[in-house]
Amino acid sequence: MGGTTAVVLVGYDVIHEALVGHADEFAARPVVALIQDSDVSGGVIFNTGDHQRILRRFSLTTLRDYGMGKFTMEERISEEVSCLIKRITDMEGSPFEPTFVLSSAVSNVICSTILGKRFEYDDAIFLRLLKRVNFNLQQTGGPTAQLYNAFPIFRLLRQPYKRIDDNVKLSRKFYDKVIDEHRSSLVTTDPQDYVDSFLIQQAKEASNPDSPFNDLQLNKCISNMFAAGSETTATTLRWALLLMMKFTDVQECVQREIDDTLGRDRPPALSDRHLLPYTVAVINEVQRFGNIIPMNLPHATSTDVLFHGFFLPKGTFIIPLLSSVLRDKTQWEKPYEFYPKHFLDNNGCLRKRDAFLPFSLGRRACLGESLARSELFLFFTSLLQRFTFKPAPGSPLPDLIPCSGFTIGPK
Ligand code: HEM
Repeated sequence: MGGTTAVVLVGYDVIHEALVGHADEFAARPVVALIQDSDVSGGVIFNTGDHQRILRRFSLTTLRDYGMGKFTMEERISEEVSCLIKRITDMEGSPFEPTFVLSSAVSNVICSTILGKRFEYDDAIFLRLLKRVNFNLQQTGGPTAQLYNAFPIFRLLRQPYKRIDDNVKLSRKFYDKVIDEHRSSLVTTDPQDYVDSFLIQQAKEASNPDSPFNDLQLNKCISNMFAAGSETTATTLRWALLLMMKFTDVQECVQREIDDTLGRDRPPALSDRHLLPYTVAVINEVQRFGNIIPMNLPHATSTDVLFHGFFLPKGTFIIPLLSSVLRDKTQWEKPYEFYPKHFLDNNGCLRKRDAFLPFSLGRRACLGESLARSELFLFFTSLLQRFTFKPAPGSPLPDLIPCSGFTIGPK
């Protein structure tokens, strides 16, 4: 990696101090940086400096304009929850593989905000997009990609990586078509979604050669939001269903709490969160235990830094291991077990835990945290209000060993 040093940050205290900018003392271990050599840089996620700041601010403000953190987003999620419930009801209790049903439902929430439309769950184009994201997230974090990143000589064996690149290109083509369609139907006084708002900003900055508001960045922003906004939340929901099948007593307690407070017919609302402390504790514990982004996203020092007595030159890769925080022995009573009581006090009230950082923290923390938390609550609670999840008859209970990948989900 061209002389670049990478530092792995481990443990709640160290990562907290590094990401919020306070240094004290820490243990760092130099490693080889594992960086995917793919055409994804740019947008909000794989970007740095002024352009990143501008695009992040724009994306956050625009998502809020279209309802993130507001009632309109809640309505949007609830509509999608109804579609998902109908879909599962129609299966009449027969076994099904939940990966792409859940991805489609979750993804529709971000698609309606970004692209102004939702897709049917069996729409072939939509499913192909989701499958590409899913494949790439698994492969880029898998053992072969890590070997490739650590030893770039393996670049000569193109085959395993070709499909990743092809997927990126095919998705990019689709987003280009979406951008063209938006451009031709745009009414500048009445933007309908994120893409419209981006195009309006692009027109305003047309005379600025340094503006990040161009078609390429828009394409990458759409791709970032689509991937970050679909796979993460859907994978967490898959963990939730698997854990409910495994820990039937927990599933029963959640259902009892919902029955006692909302009953079977009233759809859950975000304002019900305080009425359902056990259910919220279970969702938090699913996120902690599921640990879906164990290596976070790579960061880098933007200047020379003296951190806990270690000199980290500008440009040093920093890999803050969220895994080490979510399973820190000094922070959690049972770090390796699924134990919803981590989030409850002795009176059964919800307990805030500082080391609960599935969305990371600091200036580059997850941009969609409030959306993701709303989705997790509304999807999970609504599903358990209506259904009980069990292994398919005659099948062994799936185990809890995760598959490898950039985001890790149940096998
Ligand atoms: C359970 C669901 C989710 C989890 C666990 C999650 C977690 C994360 C994590 C760990 C990061 C990296 C933070 C860092 O670099 O320190 C991140 C970044 C990001 N997330 Fe999420 N995320 C979730 C859902 C979403 C959703 C629904 C969106 C939709 C808008 C989203 C958009 C983003 C974006 C755009 C970034 C990059 C932010 C930046 O680099 O400035 N995420 N997320």
